[in-house]
Amino acid sequence: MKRIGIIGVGEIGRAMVTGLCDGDEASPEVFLSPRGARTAAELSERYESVRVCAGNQEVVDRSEVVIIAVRGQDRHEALAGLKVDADKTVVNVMSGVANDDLRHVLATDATLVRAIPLPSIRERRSVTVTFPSHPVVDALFERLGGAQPVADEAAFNVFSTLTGTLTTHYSYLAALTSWAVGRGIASDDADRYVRGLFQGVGRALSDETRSLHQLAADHETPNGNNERIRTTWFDAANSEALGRALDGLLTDL
Ligand SMILES: NC(=O)C1=CN([C@@H]2O[C@H](COP(=O)(O)OP(=O)(O)OC[C@H]3O[C@@H](n4cnc5c(N)ncnc54)[C@H](OP(=O)(O)O)[C@@H]3O)[C@@H](O)[C@H]2O)C=CC1
Repeated sequence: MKRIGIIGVGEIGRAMVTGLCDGDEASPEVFLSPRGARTAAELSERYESVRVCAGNQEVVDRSEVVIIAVRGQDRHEALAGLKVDADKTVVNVMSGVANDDLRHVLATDATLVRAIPLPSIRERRSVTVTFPSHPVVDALFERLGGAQPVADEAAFNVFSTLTGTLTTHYSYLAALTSWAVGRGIASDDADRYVRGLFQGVGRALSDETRSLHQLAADHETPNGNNERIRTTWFDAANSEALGRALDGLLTDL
């Protein structure tokens, strides 16, 4: 495992460090930027192989693979003026920031790889989309739950758009709970029941022998309650509205 640097130690930086360093296997050496000081200090106390650097240049200098995990709008302040030698590999996890843009900011010939890590990499449970495919970066994400390299940046943006649907899913579950509460059910009971229902869905999803359409069909009785809600609520108009929202996000990425 290479020496790994992380510039931007927030939510996703913390998830990466946890995923890399928790567990019994040997951890890589990890070098953190000083900003996000509390999180960086906490991680360096928890893991022997993690150190906080004096500045972002030191992170680059000590690492073979450098992960850029600041918010997109902070990239100029965090990165402009850094010297990144051509033999480094830079992993760009900033949503909506293309590799051409990052190359311009960093003014480097180093290899740049985009990636979409999700918070569940902390438990090594989510697949990370990467572009372009790179053996070292793909191996890094394999360790964190899996790597899914894609052929071009257009495909990368399609996957990036899909990740934008996560909080809608949680809000949908919250809306179901609120509906039940509005019909006189105690909030705790509604919450517990909805969570249980959809944890079952999560478990069913791990059965990859059945397509998503097949899973839907298998859970539906002809003319039954599920079919009724699917066809009266998730109708053609609703489905088209979802497609338009996804297209709109894809266009703006
Ligand atoms: N959260 C997610 O699920 C995902 C996030 N991403 C991408 O990852 C990136 C980070 O997201 P997230 O972790 O949620 O954001 P956070 O706001 O949690 O973390 C960003 C971190 O960057 C630090 N930072 C700001 N300026 C600098 C600087 N000049 N030098 C070094 N560090 C700096 C901040 O420090 P301070 O607290 O001191 O301001 C903060 O700790 C974003 O670009 C986002 O698009 C990608 C996939 C998923």
